[in-house]
Amino acid sequence: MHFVTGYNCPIAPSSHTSFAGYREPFAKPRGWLAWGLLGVLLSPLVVGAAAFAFSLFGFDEVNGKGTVDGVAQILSLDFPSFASLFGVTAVLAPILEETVFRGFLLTSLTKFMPTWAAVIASSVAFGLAHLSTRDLPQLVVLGTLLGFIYVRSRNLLSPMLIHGVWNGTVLTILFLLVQSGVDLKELFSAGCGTSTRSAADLFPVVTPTDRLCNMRSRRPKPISDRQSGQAKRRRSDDAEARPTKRQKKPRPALRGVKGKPLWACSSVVDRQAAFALEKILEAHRTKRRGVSLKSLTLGSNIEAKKATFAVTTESIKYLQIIDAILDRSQILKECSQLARPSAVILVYELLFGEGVRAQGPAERHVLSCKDSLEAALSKELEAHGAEDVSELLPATEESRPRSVRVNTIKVTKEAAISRLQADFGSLEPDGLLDDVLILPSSCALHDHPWVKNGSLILQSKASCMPAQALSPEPGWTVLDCCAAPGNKTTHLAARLGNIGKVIAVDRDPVRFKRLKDNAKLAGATCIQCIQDDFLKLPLDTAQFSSVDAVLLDPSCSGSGTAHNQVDRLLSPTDEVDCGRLESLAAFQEKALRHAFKLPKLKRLVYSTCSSHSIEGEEVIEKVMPLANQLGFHLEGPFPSWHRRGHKQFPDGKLMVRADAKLDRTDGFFLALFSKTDLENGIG
Ligand SMILES: C[S@@+](CC[C@H](N)C(=O)[O-])C[C@H]1O[C@@H](n2cnc3c(N)ncnc32)[C@H](O)[C@@H]1O
Repeated sequence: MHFVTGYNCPIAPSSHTSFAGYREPFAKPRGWLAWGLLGVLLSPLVVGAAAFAFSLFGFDEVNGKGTVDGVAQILSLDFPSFASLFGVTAVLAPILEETVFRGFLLTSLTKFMPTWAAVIASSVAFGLAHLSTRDLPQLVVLGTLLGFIYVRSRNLLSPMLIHGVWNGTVLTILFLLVQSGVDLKELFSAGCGTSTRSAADLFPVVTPTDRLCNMRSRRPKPISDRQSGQAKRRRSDDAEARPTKRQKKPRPALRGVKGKPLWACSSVVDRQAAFALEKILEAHRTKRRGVSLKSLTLGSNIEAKKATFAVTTESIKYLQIIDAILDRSQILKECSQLARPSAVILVYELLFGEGVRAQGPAERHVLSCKDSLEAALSKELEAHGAEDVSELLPATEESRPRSVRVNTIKVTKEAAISRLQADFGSLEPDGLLDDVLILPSSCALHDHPWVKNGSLILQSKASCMPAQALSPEPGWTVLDCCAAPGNKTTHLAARLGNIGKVIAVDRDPVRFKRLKDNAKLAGATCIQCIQDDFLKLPLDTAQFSSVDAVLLDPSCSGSGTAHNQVDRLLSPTDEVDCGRLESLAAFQEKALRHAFKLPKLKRLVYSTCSSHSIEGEEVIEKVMPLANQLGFHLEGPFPSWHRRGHKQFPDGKLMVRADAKLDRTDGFFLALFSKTDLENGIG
C-alpha cells in the first residue's frame, strides 16, 4: 500500500540492501500492533532512563521553553477545547510527523547511510523540529525509538500508535492536573531543580502545535467574572493588558508539601498579587532591599496592573488582621496545599474585597471556611474593642494627584494636554514646571498608549525639578552621573531639545539596561550611555573637557518616597538606620567632590529623594568650601517655590525641598551650584 504521494519518496537503488522494504510505509501488514504496543511500553522507560542519564550530565539545567509549556498555556477545564487539542496532538500530529520523519526522512536517508544512522539522523531532525533546547535530548531518544520500531515493524502504523499514545497520555495527565486545580503555567515556569520541571522534561508533548499554542498564549487571558463595579474595572484592566513580547509570568515559589503542588489563585490578579505579596514579605523578613511593590505589580510583565497593585496594597494594609484571622480560624492547618500569601489574598477578597468565586480548589477551600473566617474576624474585633475593621487598619496617606511629564522630544505640551483631556477629562499644567501635567489620582496611566510609546513619562513633580533647575542650553554637554533608570536623563535630553549630548553613567547592570531602553523609548538620541563607576571616571582629563553641566542624583535612603514603600505598611514606625544613612552620605559627598573635578563645569545640580538633612543640606555644607574655592556659588532655583532647605543651615534658603505629605509629591532635596562669572563680577 502506498501512502500520500510525495511522502512515499521513490528510493533510488542503493548499496544498502535493507531499505527496499520501506518504499511502502505499510509494507508489512502483520505484527505492527505488537511492535506498536511494545513501543508504547518501552517509550516511558527509554525516555525516562535517558532523561535521568542526561540529568547526570547537567542537561536538566538547560533553560528555555519545553514542548509542554505551550500546551500548558492553553489547556483549560473546558472539555470541547481539550477534545480538539487531543485530536490535534494525539491523532493528527502523530500521523503527520511520523509520515514526515519516519515515512519520508528516515526512508530517504537510508539511501545514503546505513539504517541505524538514518534512524538517528531522522531522530535528530525530529528533535530539532520541535524548537525546544530543553526537550531536545528526550525528543531525539524518543525519535530513535520510533525509528527503530518502524524499521522492525516495517509499518508506519506502529510509530504512529506509539506517538499518539505518548502525546495523548501526556495531554490527559496535564488535563487531570488542571482539573485538580494545578496551574500548569506556574508549574512549568517554576524554574530549574524542581520535581515538576523534571516531570515536564520527561514528558515532552511531541507536536508542532506547541508553536501554535505559544502564538495563542500571547493573547491576554480573560479574567474571571466578578459582580461589583470595581470588578468591571478589573475586567477592563485585564482586557487592556496586552502582554509585551513574550509574557514573563512572575515565578511563584512552588513549595509543595509532601510532594503536592500548591494551589494557585485562579484569577490572574489574585495570583499576581499573591506572588507580589510573597516576595515583599520575604524581602521584609530578610531585610533585603531593592524589592519594589511597583515593579512587582506594575511591571511590564504584569497583566491588569492597576487591579494587581490595588489588591496587593490593600492586602498589605489588612495584613495584620488577616494574619490574626488565619491563625484563629486555623484554615491553613487544615490544608497543606494553600500557601499563606494566596490565603491572605483570598481572605482579603472574601472579607474585605470583591468576594471570591468557586473557580479553583484554593477558592473553594476558602469559601468552605467562610463561617469560621467571619467568626475569627468578629473575635478579633472584640479582642481589640473595635466596632469596625477600619479602626484596626494602619493609617495611610491620602492618594496623591498623578504627575506626568510630557516628553517634548516626541510630542508638544499642547498635544499632550488635548489627548489627556480627551482620555481623562480634567487635568492641569503644573504651575512651576514647564512640561509637567497634574491629573487626578484616579487616572490609570500605566497602560496609556502615550506612556507606552514614550511620549509621556510617569515622573513625580519633585523628580522633574532637577533638569529644569539645571536648565542646560541646547548644544551643551551634560553629565548625568548616577543616571539609571533615566527619568532625569531623558528629561535633560528633552530640555536640550535633543541637541548636544547627555552622558549618562550608571554602574548597575540591570538598571543600566533600563536606562538604555528608556533613552531609546524616549527617542533621546543625544544620550550616550556608559556603564561604569562614576567615581572611577577620569573627569579631569580631555575625555570630559567638554562637559558644561552635571546632574548628580546619587543613591540615597529614598526616605522621601517612603509613602510608596511597603515597609511603611508592614511596620509603620519611623525607624532610621543611622549606619546606612552615614555611609550613603559619605558616598554622596565623595561623588559631589569628584564632579567638581570637571575642568569646564558651569552648573551642577545635586538632588536626592531623601527627607534627611544628612543626605541634603549637610552634604552641601561640607562641600561648600571646595565649591567656593573653585569659583562656584549656590544659586536659589525656583524662587517662587515656598519650601526651602532646613533653616538651621546658613545656606538653607538657597536650597529647595519638597515634603511628601505637605506638597503631595515625593520628599526631595535639590541644590544648584553655578560658576561665578569672575570676569563680569556676577556671583
Ligand atoms: C537615585 S538613582 C538615580 C535615579 C535617576 N537619576 C533617575 O532619575 O532615573 C541612583 C543611581 O545611582 C547609581 N549608582 C550608585 N553608585 C554609583 C556609582 N558609583 N557610579 C555610577 N552609578 C552609581 C545606582 O545604580 C542608581 O541607579
